[in-house]
Amino acid sequence: MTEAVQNVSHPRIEVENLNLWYGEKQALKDISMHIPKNSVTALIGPSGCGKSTFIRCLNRMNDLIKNCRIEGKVSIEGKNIYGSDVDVVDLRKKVGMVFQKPNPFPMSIYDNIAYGPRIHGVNKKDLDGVVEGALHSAALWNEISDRLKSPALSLSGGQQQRLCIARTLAVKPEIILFDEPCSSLDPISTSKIEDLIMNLKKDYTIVIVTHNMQQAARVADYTGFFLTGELIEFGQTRQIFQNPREQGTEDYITGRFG
Ligand SMILES: Nc1ncnc2c1ncn2[C@@H]1O[C@H](COP(=O)(O)OP(=O)(O)OP(=O)(O)O)[C@@H](O)[C@H]1O
Repeated sequence: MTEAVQNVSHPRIEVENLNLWYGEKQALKDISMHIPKNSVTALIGPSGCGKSTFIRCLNRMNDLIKNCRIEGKVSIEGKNIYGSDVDVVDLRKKVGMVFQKPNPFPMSIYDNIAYGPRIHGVNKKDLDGVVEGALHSAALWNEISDRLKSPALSLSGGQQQRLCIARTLAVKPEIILFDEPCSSLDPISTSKIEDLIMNLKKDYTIVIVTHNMQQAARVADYTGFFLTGELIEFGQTRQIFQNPREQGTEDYITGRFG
């Protein structure tokens, strides 16, 4: 699997020979991938192939799982995030994550966004601007600017997911990981999130796990295809969908399995 490394000239994230075990079970097998900056990279593959496990390696979310063992290297801007001197709180500030189900905190819209910046010491007088900026970037400001003190849980599912994106943006990450961000949303909300993701890539490096191949084809510049813990193929999205090199990729994208 060398083309994942060769295809990318300005990687933001470099994954080298990554292996991961849950207890005795190996869930990721010798993955190497260079993820380019200011682009969207989609990870696709059948259920259980290791997409979520892989994306969680990029901000050390798997550290929280008992019996999980990782070997190999993940570097961001040349620094191994598994090094003993890495502050995981700083890492997760730099590498934000948006989950499958919108998970706003049970507090106001404003406080959801202000939560992270407050923890990271943003001045009270600057908070209004940070909250407004994040809501603009997440394409939510126009819909909710008149009810910032309302409970976040009163928003629709699609609005809640954009709120979670705004919450992630408010702490000024460099990389955003999306783990199936649209799987609980209707087509209109999905389309808004996809537009947003494509718009955000000018400022951020984005990695998205998706079950939806049309979504990968629509939003991603690069796509990686996983199967049973292996990265079978990685390349420009157009090449993966129109001219896959591996039979396994072709079988999957033409719906022969998965
Ligand atoms: N916390 C865990 N403990 C033990 N095994 C796990 C854990 N999380 C995932 N696995 C196993 O690791 C493998 C990869 O799972 P993972 O969730 O990464 O796949 P996925 O491709 O994201 O699947 P899906 O598309 O269904 O979400 C699966 O066999 C799964 O059962």
